[in-house]
Amino acid sequence: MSRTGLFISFEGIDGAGKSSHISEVADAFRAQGRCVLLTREPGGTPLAEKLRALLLADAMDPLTEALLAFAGRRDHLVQVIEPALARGDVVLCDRFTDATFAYQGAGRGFDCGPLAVLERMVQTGVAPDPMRLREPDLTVWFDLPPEVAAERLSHARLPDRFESQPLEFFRRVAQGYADRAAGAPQRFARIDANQERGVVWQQLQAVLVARGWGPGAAAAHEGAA
Ligand SMILES: Nc1ncnc2c1ncn2[C@@H]1O[C@H](COP(=O)(O)OP(=O)(O)O)[C@@H](O)[C@H]1O
Ligand SMILES: Cc1cn([C@H]2C[C@H](O)[C@@H](COP(=O)(O)OP(=O)(O)O)O2)c(=O)[nH]c1=O
Repeated sequence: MSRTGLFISFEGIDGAGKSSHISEVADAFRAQGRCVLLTREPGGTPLAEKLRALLLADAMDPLTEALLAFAGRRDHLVQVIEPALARGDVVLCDRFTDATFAYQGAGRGFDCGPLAVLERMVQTGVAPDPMRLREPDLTVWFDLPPEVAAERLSHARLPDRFESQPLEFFRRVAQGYADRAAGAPQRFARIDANQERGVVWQQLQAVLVARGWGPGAAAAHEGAA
């Protein structure tokens, strides 16, 4: 019997704790017998990883940032995400299009109108129904005050081009995520990331259970792909 693929993205400002928790979500699905694809944006294919390296290191204007992000996303969707969903896999993606609206839109101040046009161009024509906008079934949003994220990152790693932005940039990015969440309340699940790891994980588990993807949900995944 075939299974329905699931597409879950993880979002939040840098340092919010996404990377620390994605592997736990992967383990939870594997424990249900699901095949899990862990991937990320920018990146996820050889071509998109090259674009990621440019995006994180080279100075460029906000439109160029957005075009590189969407170019990589198209390749990622066509080469990796759609084939995995067609197989019935669970795709766990560290960031997706909400990051472009939050970082290039709210953070850099680029107009959201053209971003919405690019979103539609890039994310249609890939799913079995060519008119369908391919977007995550669920977006887990790690909501953390920018001051707390900055404090966490100060102990964590060397900052890239985005992570070295001032606090005010991350305040705008956080507001961008809040606006995206308000615009798609059924797709978004907000996690209070300003909690210790165990509590963050409990919240994540509760989100999966609420969607019918908690422990013991394997049978519920059976269905048409
Ligand atoms: N709940 C938490 N409490 C305290 N520190 C955390 C928590 N979650 C993650 N961290 C730490 O914060 C830093 C950033 O976490 P990370 O998962 O890399 O964030 P992101 O992937 O969202 O940028 C890492 O050093 C990580 O160990
Ligand atoms: C997907 C995406 C990411 N970004 C930025 C956000 C992050 O600062 C950066 C890389 O994301 P991320 O993979 O979360 O970096 P790290 O593993 O170092 O935490 O790219 C954009 O500006 N636009 C986008 O469309």
